[in-house]
Amino acid sequence: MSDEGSSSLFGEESMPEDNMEMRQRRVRTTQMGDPVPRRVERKQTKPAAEWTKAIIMSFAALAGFVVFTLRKKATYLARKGSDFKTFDKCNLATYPVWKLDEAEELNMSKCEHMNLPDDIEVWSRFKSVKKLDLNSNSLTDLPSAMEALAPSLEILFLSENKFTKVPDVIKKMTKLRVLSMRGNLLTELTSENLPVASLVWLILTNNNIGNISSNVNNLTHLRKLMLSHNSLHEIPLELHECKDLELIRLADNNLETIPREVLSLPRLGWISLSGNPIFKSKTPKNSEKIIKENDIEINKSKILGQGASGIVFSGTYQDQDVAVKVFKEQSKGSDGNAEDEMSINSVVDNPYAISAIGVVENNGKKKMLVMKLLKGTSPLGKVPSFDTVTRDAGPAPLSQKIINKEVLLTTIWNVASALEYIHGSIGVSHGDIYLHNVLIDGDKVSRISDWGASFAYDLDDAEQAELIEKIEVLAFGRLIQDILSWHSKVIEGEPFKGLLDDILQPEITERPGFKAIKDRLALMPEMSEIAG
Ligand SMILES: Nc1ncnc2c1ncn2[C@@H]1O[C@H](COP(=O)(O)OP(=O)(O)OP(=O)(O)O)[C@@H](O)[C@H]1O
Repeated sequence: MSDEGSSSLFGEESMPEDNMEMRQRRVRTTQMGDPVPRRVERKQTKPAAEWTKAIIMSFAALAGFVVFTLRKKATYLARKGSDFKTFDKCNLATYPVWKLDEAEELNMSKCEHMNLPDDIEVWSRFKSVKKLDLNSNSLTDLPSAMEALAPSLEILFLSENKFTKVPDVIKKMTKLRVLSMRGNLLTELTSENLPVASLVWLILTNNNIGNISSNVNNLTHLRKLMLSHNSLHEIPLELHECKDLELIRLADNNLETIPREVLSLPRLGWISLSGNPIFKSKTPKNSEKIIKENDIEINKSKILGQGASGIVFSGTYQDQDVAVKVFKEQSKGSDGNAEDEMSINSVVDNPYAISAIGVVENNGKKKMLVMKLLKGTSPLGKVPSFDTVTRDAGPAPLSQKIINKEVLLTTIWNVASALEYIHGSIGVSHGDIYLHNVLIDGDKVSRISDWGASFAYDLDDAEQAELIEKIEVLAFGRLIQDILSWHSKVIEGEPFKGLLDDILQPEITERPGFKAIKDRLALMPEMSEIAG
């Protein structure tokens, strides 16, 4: 140890005294002859009290270190033992530090006192967060320090807040694939603050959006765009430059027209347009049979299924078993309106489509849909996930035991038949053709269900009608692709190859319509018994 080191151990105040002593000794050496070695002299002159002080301070420092370490360990064990029960999900400072760099999902929704720090150091502790849920928090902006999440963040939920624009920091999130800002106060869709190179799924349902900027064409990777329940008067032509678009929801806006170029998008397979002036005159009115609430008995303990728009219960009406879909209060579903779903379902009359018996009104508001009950029913697919985006996530587990080649061929035939009927006879698009919306009953009959995205269109406008039908033709092609890939051990794909190539081609008018599709299916040897 150096001299400076040993001096500092004794405190600042000992320095001048020591120096003076040393100066005096130097004088003595030159004036009185033999010098006395400096170190030896210092040792001899150090008072015992100073040594005692040094030892006590060393012990005190050591004891402090031990106490500090033990307290840290105790806090760690206490938090670990409490299994995260004590941390406040709305306050990042309380998150268990030993877990931060492993956390892939953060749920900070519905916080009473939300505090998002503008501190890059805090946010950079979350190295692996892929999904962040900030729904229902009255937020108006996001701190720029959240940029620290950019290396990992893929899914961001900002729904049911008070944003009037997309926060600036979002454009820095270069891995963001899914952004949900449903139920905010946005007035424009602009790509300005969006990560255009990564975004595939954009949810802007139920805002005040009256304008889509022409810069929307920067969203070249976008596959799914949800814009229902806004105030749009027109769709800019530039949207047709978003060539990856596969699904667009535009229900409940103020659209008088829709550009032909947008309807011709090469990958577009799902669209909803109900509740717009464009097809208002075509939407069936008072088509529903009104059922009195007292005449229907709902078995609330028997849930047949549930989805985004409501819960389907088992019930009884005029001595017959029925299924009753009870819509969520103020349901502003991403697909469309409950009213349109009920009126369209009421005019559908086909053996391979679920048809309505009537609707139940309460205070002049239609709130329940009564359907024929399909006994022992199960959907054939699982709804899309954040990974599959526009495609069903896979076969539904329940359906596996009833799957065989005949069931799959019959399903393809039944869906084609129902689609030929709705497009050819009543001018209706289903808008949501997926295997998760095909129900198979105990007698192995498949039918299309869930008319939540459906809309009636104008069959007299032949050019437009063709495009609308052929958008759904593409969805039907995707459905066949899913059947063939999920069940490749049960059914061969080869016989469908030529038909599928025609259905999936990007030039929309070149695709066959449903009548031609059915004719070609009927000619396939596999289908001979089913089509006969
Ligand atoms: N007529 C019926 N008979 C028996 N079960 C039914 C009937 N209609 C619907 N179900 C069951 O209820 C589930 C949900 O129905 P539906 O798809 O109409 O609801 P949703 O809220 O529109 O769903 P999504 O989230 O897909 O839009 C179905 O998958 C099915 O299991």
